[in-house]
Amino acid sequence: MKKSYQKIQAVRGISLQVHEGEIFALIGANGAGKTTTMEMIMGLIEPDEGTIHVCGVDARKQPAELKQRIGVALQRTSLYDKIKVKEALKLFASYYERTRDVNEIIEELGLRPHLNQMVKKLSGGWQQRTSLALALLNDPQIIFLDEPTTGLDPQARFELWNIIKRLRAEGKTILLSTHYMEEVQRYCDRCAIIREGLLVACDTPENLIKLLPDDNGSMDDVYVQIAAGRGNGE
Ligand SMILES: Nc1ncnc2c1ncn2[C@@H]1O[C@H](COP(=O)(O)OP(=O)(O)OP(=O)(O)O)[C@@H](O)[C@H]1O
Repeated sequence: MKKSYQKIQAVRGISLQVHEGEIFALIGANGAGKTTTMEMIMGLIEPDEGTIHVCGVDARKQPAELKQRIGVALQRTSLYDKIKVKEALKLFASYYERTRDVNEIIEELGLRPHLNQMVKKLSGGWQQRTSLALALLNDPQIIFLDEPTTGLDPQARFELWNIIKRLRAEGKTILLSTHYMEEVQRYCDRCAIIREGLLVACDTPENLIKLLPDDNGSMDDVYVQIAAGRGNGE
């Protein structure tokens, strides 16, 4: 797929396949094209070229059908600034034809003690859990998370990853973007490295690390060598 904004070629050519039931990460520098790629897959923006199929649905031709099947937790926004957790759940549930039992989601994410709190006043970790709860309302097959752990403390990150792993164990597919390479290495099944709008590598963290000349490499080294384009005299 391809997408340009006026003169900026945000996505110059990315072709990828995400498997059912995996945690798949999009990584790359700021401005590499991760969000644009996710937004095209989610049917939020129209690609200039290319075809996108999500869970058997053509994202370009059936955006309404797609919306019913995917869950989206975007970066913390001011969208629900003046709303309580329980109100946000009710509002978002009204967007869907069919929803899961909301109480079940509340229990799963431990949100019960926070239902009467304003979303804005919650800590970052609880705001992210609220976003995730909203993303789960329509019982989606695939869940999109844009930098889910950015700005969270280590405990909140750990807990959020436990929830994400649990979703995978339930058979959900997770597509996320992140700048935290240790999280990719520890938790993600595969990742796509995007550089300047192009897909430069796509594999398991383990296989990407094996490409490094150094035996004790990590995903941080992969990032520096491949995503940031350093280490090759560039
Ligand atoms: N709505 C828009 N209008 C104009 N240019 C845009 C728009 N959205 C993104 N861009 C540009 O497209 C390029 C890719 O942006 P994108 O947000 O997809 O990158 P990213 O990899 O998600 O970055 P980050 O890690 O900072 O979130 C950037 O040069 C950005 O400035």
